[in-house]
Amino acid sequence: MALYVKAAEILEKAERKQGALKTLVYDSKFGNIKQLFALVCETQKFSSVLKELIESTNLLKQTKLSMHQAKVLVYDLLMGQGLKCGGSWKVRMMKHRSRLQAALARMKVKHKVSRNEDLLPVGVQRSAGDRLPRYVRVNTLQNTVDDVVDYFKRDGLLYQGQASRLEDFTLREKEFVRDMHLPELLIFSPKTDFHDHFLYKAGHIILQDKASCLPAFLLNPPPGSHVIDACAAPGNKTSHLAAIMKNKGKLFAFDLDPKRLATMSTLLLRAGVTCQQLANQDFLKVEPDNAQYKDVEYILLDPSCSGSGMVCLRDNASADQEKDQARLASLASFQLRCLNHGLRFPRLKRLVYSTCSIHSQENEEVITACLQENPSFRLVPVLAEWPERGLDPLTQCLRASTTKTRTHGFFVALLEKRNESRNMQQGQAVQISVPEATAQGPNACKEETGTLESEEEPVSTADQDQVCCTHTDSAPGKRKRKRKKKKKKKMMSKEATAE
Ligand SMILES: C[S@@+](CC[C@H](N)C(=O)[O-])C[C@H]1O[C@@H](n2cnc3c(N)ncnc32)[C@H](O)[C@@H]1O
Repeated sequence: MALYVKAAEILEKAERKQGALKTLVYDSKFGNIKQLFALVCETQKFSSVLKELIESTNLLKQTKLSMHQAKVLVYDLLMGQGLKCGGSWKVRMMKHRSRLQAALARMKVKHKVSRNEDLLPVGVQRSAGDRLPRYVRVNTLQNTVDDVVDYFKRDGLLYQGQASRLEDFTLREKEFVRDMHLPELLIFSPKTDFHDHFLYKAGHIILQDKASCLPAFLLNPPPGSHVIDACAAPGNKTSHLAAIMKNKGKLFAFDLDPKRLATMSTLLLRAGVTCQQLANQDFLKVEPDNAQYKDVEYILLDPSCSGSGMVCLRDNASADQEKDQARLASLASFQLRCLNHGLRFPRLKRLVYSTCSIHSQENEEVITACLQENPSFRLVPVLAEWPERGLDPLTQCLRASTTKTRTHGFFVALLEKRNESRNMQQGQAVQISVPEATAQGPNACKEETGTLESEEEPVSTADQDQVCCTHTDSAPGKRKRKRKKKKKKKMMSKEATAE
């Protein structure tokens, strides 16, 4: 029964967006993590089908179970390997087994399908998550990539060299490759599971989706620097930052949730991280002017989000669209507050922002609003060869997805403080172009500023966008436009004379 109690608890927490399924499972400290994870993921995947079955048989009223408890039990009873519990729950469920089986059969007839899988909403069928490669980040604080590759080879796995294109990620069982973007990342076939592997238990490898490795990789703080990980638990990105910093410097990591922070502390210990300073603290209340943070130049901000990019959670969209929109708006407002707060640290050079959400409200819209409020920061164009970009015009940002990058859905933006000389040049150029651009939309703005700026240094589209919205009526801009008009008039009259 413990398995079902835990699974139901986790599904409820995931629905309340208290964490990603995987994290919640690992935080649960349940004895058989693998069994729990499989049950939770499959139940989640069939969530809408199970709900329909439970409602059509009036199961909750008759068994006094909660919806989540009923879902995990019905899943195992009808679609899994049979109930793995005894006691009162088994008795209650067995009483309703034939009615549930009949309801499932009726459902299949109605949809004209024969397999359970075919009842799933389009897009969830044979979950994309099941087909995603397994990513393994080598923890360079404990080992080298070459030694880990050798270890796996001795274990009987087949090394195929470095991948050069996405198709190389299609691997047969036992095959593995090295990633073409992230040098410490190894890629295995979807069925591989290293949770019980010695290298994982010893902290030499971290099981981390490729997209989730991007933020620390792009922030790239040098050894010796002072860095903040603002919303850090359970700490995968923190340990990645520490590895990049070679454990040299200071890594301040904050999280609001004491339980997640405790798990993080254990994981960091296992990963050999020593440069961290953990605090169970609201990042929004961390004082940027505090002397402790006077040398902070890098911030990684990976705040709570809807988790809509996590393949496991995809079929979790509620029927109440209004409620979903309100939740997204509230998350976006929190994310923007965190971003604005991060940019207040006096010596900040770079901040990387990421979410595992596919919603533009939590991604491009948050970044756009932030740049409007913080004109001294700009977006840095990153990884030119990355196949999926932020939505137009924020193409400097990266997106990730099951189809284009073979990862969970993800978003990353890198912000950088403009330096004073750049500021001047960009400020001048930008002001000329703004009014026309505002009238014609962001693309017009892009073209106009692009021409002007190309003489100096390429300007990011976000810079242009931000300027469109913030400096529409600047006086110098008006003066320059007048001068331009005058010049044009003069030229026209010259041409007229020549004719
Ligand atoms: C997406 S998770 C972070 C995952 C983490 N960066 C990693 O890679 O392992 C978001 C985290 O933000 C924490 N959080 C939410 N609000 C916060 C706040 N105001 N200050 C600090 N942490 C917060 C949550 O407890 C949660 O652990």
